[in-house]
Amino acid sequence: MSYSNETDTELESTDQRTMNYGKEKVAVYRTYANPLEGVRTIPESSFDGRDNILFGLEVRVQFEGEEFLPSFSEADNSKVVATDSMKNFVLHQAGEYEGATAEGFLHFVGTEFLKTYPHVEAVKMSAKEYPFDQRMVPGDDGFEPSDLVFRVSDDESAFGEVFLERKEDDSRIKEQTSGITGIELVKVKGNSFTGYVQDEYTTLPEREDRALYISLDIFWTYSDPEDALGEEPQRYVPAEQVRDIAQVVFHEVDSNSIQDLIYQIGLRVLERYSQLESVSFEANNRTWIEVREDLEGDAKVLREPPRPTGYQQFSMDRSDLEE
Ligand SMILES: O=c1[nH]c(=O)c2[nH]c(=O)[nH]c2[nH]1
Repeated sequence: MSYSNETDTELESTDQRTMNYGKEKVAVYRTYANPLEGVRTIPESSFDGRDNILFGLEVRVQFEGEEFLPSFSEADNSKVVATDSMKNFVLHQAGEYEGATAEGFLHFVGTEFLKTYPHVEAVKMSAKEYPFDQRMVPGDDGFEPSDLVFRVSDDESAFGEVFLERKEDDSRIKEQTSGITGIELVKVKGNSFTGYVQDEYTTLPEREDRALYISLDIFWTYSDPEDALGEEPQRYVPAEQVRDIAQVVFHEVDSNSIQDLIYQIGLRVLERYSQLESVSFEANNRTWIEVREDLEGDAKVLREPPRPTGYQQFSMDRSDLEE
């Protein structure tokens, strides 16, 4: 009996063990990928598709599988796919992918990994997009976006993650997340912060109006993760549209806090896309500090905020729409 107990304990601890490895920061660029066409448009955004003339991703690959245990515990590399080979695999597949989205590409490469290496039990693929802007050049009807020259931008970037696990002879999506990270927005007035706890630790003055500067990452999941791949463009949620919802809601809503603002953005995202299951936020407060309040009208002079910084994390699902 004691033997079987020991085995149980051992199994339990093995189940909970963290064991994975992979390659990250794999930069891959693809020109003239297939365009993303046929997405649904929404009132908050002019985005209706992407040419994909230039497509750049920083990819992360993570392999999981019990057969990797000897590589850690016995220095036995016989099952180890070198992470350098993973990088080469990702780069090669960028030429094979025929779809038009980052999530679709990650799913494609993950599926190919599982097909190629039968001892890999699960693969998690994630990526952040390198943003490029088409530059405006003079054309026949005034300025138009160049189809040749792009600005390497430090704008917000789309994010995708697809976690695939092997199921019999096939694979299935265990988890999927999409997102947009690095949104930075300033609204010069129409933001208050009042009504918070006042006690012996409170030094912050209540503000009926402040210039609010936020940085924001937004993530979403679909009820059916297959919708994230973009094969049915009508059901795909483009990161550009979610970014635009965030800025339009910021423009429209007089918020009393960042908490209030992100909730309003979340409601709008869930309203616009019935195919989404959840939306979540990571916000940071970068609000500038007023140094002069004696100027005429709404004018202010402001300076950078000192450290430390405040943050908010919040997730919502469709039940929030009912309230
Ligand atoms: O929008 C805000 N939420 C807070 O929780 C907070 N706390 C703080 O000092 N400033 C702000 N602003």
